[in-house]
Amino acid sequence: MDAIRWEGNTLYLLDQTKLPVTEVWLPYTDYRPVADAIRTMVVRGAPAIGVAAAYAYCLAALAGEGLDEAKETLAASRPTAVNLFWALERMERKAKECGGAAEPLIAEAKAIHAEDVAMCRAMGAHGAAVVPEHARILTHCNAGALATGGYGTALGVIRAAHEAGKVNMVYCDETRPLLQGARLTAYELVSDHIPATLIADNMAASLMAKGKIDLAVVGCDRMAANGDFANKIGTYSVAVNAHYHGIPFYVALPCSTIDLSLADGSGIPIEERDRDEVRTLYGTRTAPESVEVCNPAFDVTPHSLVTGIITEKGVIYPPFQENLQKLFG
Ligand SMILES: CSC[C@@H](O)[C@@H](O)C(=O)COP(=O)(O)O
Repeated sequence: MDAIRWEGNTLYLLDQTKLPVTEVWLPYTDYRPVADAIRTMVVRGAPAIGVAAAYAYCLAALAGEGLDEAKETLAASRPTAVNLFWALERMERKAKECGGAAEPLIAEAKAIHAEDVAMCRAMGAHGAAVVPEHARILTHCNAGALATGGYGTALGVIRAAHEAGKVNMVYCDETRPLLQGARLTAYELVSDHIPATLIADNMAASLMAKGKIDLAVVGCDRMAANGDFANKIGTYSVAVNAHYHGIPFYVALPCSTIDLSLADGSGIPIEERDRDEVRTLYGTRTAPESVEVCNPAFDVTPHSLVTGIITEKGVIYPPFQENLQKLFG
């Protein structure tokens, strides 16, 4: 399964706002609508928006447009996932090296895309080793093939563990307000014939208390140098609940999601989204129009709640600050 394709100098994005009801691929030949697609979550998930932005940068080069302006427009689309900025900076370095020629830039974007899939596969192999036999695994949001170049981070670990015959059941939180768990994770799991049970977010603690969850694994949008990390709103609740019930809690991410410039999670910018995402469900109003709404798209989980960090280079255990530094040599 994939969500991003580059064919004949055109970027195609699988419209994730329409899944799982319809599979629509949208074509892009201009970088500006790609910035909108990232903002409106046609494409979403930290590594996937990095890959999409890299290809969008190529569209600007192909059209002979200003690359600085393209970078700025794309970077302003979403603030939390560091992969977006990481990918754009890598493209800018390449542009300086090749004088902004389109072909080497396209090759660079393709490399970012291919490396992301390879990193997910490596993460999957490392992560599967920490999954016990007959595991019942909880995940939150969508950190799957749709959220990456392909295969997935947290869902990559689950896929690899399933391939190793270790997965008894995957519980996926529906993930309000935009239901990435229900719409996307459940869709990926069902498509891959991985045993899946969808739950509303507020059911997770109760399942843990009943002894029905052996391990939780989630994705990440940005990790600070001490291991604190931002991920989809509700991740922090999963971590607190897992800690209370003595359940191992893992976060899976490529090194491109680690931001060593931030000492801890307090510096991670948290995106505040449209209030109607909470006041409505699929366009139907579910709350008074005038009610105040708080809609942060991400929360920060402190590293003290994390059992291990699964990366493409291996699984890291505490002390995270020290071991993350070692990862970067
Ligand atoms: C491999 S994706 C990791 C994260 O980006 C994912 O868990 C997440 O929080 C996605 O949020 P979204 O708002 O859907 O882009």
